[in-house]
Amino acid sequence: MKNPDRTLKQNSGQGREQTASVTSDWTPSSWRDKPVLQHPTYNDPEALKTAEAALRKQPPLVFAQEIRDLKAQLANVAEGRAFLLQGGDCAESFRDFTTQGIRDTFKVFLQMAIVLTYAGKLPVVKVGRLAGQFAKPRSADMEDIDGQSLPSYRGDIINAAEFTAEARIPEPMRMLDAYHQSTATLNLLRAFANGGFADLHEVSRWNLTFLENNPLRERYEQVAHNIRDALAFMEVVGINSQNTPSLHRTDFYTSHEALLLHYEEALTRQDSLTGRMYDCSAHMVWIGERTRQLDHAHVEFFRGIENPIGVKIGPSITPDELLALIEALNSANEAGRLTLISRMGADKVRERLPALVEAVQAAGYKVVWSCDPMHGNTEKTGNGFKTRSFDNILSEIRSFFTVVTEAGAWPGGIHLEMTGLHVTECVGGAYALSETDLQQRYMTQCDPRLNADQVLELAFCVAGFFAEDALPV
Ligand SMILES: O=C[C@H](O)[C@H](O)COP(=O)(O)O
Ligand SMILES: C=C(OP(=O)(O)O)C(=O)O
Repeated sequence: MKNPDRTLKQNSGQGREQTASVTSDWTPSSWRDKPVLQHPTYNDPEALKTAEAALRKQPPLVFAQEIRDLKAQLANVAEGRAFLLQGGDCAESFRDFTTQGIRDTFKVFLQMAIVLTYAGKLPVVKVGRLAGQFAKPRSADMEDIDGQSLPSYRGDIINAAEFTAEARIPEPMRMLDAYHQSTATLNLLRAFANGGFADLHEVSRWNLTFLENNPLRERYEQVAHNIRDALAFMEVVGINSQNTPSLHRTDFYTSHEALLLHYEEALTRQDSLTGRMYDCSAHMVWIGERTRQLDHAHVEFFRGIENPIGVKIGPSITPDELLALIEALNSANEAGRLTLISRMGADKVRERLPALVEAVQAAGYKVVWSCDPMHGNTEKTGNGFKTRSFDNILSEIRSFFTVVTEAGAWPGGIHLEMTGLHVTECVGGAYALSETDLQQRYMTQCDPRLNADQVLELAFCVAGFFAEDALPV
């Protein structure tokens, strides 16, 4: 694992050409002719058209060249030369939108990236589930509480979480609110990434105040100390933040599940430089486990955009289905275009994943393999909370590393629901958060997130997996 090139089996690409896919029969709205799942039914079609028209007039949130830059970085991940760290809120919220929330999640990202870069000796590509992560697929269309049945909450871009009939009505103008909140979030993220906050000399200041009692604080400080030492040496030989921009700033990209296709279509724009179509709602977008049917609307929309894209794959997918999906979404076999995000569950990953990785390797497809250890490990506690256990999360990542490596591929990333805020939503971790602790600060809009302590601990554990002998055989 220390030298990824050494562990990768030859994956020739079977002579496939590295050109962008040809999508002559595709338009940003061709998804409308296909069956669509997990979409709201809006009561007022005129209000929907008005909201879509207003959205089409808004400036793009991101630019095509930034999207191409991320794709190039993900190509490095696909080829085993970098690691993808993707994470953030389960669902962003209109109500809990704060500077502190964005800042602390950004800080914890920087901390994790430092720990992983230091251990893995390879660049970490940072992609937030932020500035657009507002739509949620749900297991059930209706939610029942105390004998009352109402439509499920589907994310703030669609309806509201309060359990009232009015709140649960899908409201198209929410797309504009989500857009504006995304612009404000992105503006702050860009300022943090470029304005000096992410300068490597600040490595100790990224610590969050409540981490002060964390036993991992000392380990983090040790890494920070070593980095400061290296920087001091570099300063002596003339390398500093003034003459080396990469010490002073960082690349930070955004992503979300592109579930609500009305929103995504309205923000899809033609790049004036290349003439190609980009979904400018985020740098990267992904298709969820529940909406990846080959002949359905989401696959149709995704096949025509040029962004790097992800697809969640759960335990039910077969190798043949996966290969067909890859062919539909990345027929040109462009490295960096497609990230397969495995979310099997800790108890299934060793059984289900090997055949999938082997099939992809045998076919010569260039993909990023990433692990979402959250969505296959959700459980309900006796006291009614949706939670995930730190042990199961870690166990799924460990098994993922083993399985992917054994198949001769690169376990290239992790995808987490996490926050820099001090929440109590997942059980376990160094503080052994228990089921009864969950009620203290259970704040998520939908699914349980790792808090900053748990995320930092996870980063140290994953860093341990980079050491070859830490991998179980
Ligand atoms: O975050 C993902 C899904 O939206 C979520 O896991 C679905 O949760 P549900 O099973 O409560 O609908
Ligand atoms: C819904 C999600 O995941 P999945 O599609 O894997 O269930 C998610 O990541 O928010």
